Amino acid sequence: MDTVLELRQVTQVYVNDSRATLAVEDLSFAVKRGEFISLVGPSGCGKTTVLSMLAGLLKPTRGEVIVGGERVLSPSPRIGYMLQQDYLFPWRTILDNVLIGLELSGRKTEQSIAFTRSLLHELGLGAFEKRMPHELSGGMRQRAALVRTLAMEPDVLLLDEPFSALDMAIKLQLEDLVQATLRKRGKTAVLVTHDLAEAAAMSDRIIVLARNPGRYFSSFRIPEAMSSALPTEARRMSGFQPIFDRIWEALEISGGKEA
Ligand SMILES: Nc1ncnc2c1ncn2[C@@H]1O[C@H](COP(=O)(O)OP(=O)(O)OP(=O)(O)O)[C@@H](O)[C@H]1O
Repeated sequence: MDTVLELRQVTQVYVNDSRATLAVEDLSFAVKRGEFISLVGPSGCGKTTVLSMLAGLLKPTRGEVIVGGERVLSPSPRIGYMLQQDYLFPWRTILDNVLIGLELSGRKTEQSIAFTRSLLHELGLGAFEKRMPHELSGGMRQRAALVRTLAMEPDVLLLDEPFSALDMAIKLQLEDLVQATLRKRGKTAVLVTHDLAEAAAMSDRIIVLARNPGRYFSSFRIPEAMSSALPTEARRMSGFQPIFDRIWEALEISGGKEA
């Protein structure tokens, strides 16, 4: 597997009103094509900052962010971003919402519309394309947000707490659906989550960050039997709890039990 995404000695300093905050210091890691990684760590360790740099929304103060062999200097269609909130436009139908990225980037063609509609079907929203967002449940809206992201055919998906606003049952279903959809397409994914069990169930590898300033602390590879299973299946495996305990312990040492 080749490396598709890399942070090279990245430092991020925020400066507001002459006050500087060292958010991330000298952070390096690489992610291989098709790999699913999670970033976990105590609040304020820089997880969202790292995603913003990967998305090209924030330029590192020092160091480089590389995606697909190129330096990330601005947002790019090869990098998709899915957030806790779905940001669907209330005045647009679901189909018009999921086509918006293609529309804005001038890539809306018969072919891309057909592809997007096939994604809606695959994610169980085929019958809802003419509905308005308020007619859908929270889980369905998040599925629509995933379709909107995948419609752009990104190589890398950045997932910032995409399930945290959902009920437990919907969250578990969506974890399975998202992971299976990304795996099937060989997508590379970086998930930020406060839910350690979610990280352990969904990922191939987990990177633990420490805070003050945000920096690399440790990483864990999830055994293949677990990472290749659906997250709900992985959660039931006998090896799951020991892995969870090891990551939990790392978090305690890294500066806060709060993930
Ligand atoms: N725009 C900003 N201006 C100044 N400081 C910021 C800004 N955004 C984040 N920070 C600071 O940078 C550090 C990292 O923040 P960040 O939001 O990336 O952490 P996080 O791990 O995602 O936190 P959480 O888990 O609470 O969402 C924190 O100290 C935070 O206060």
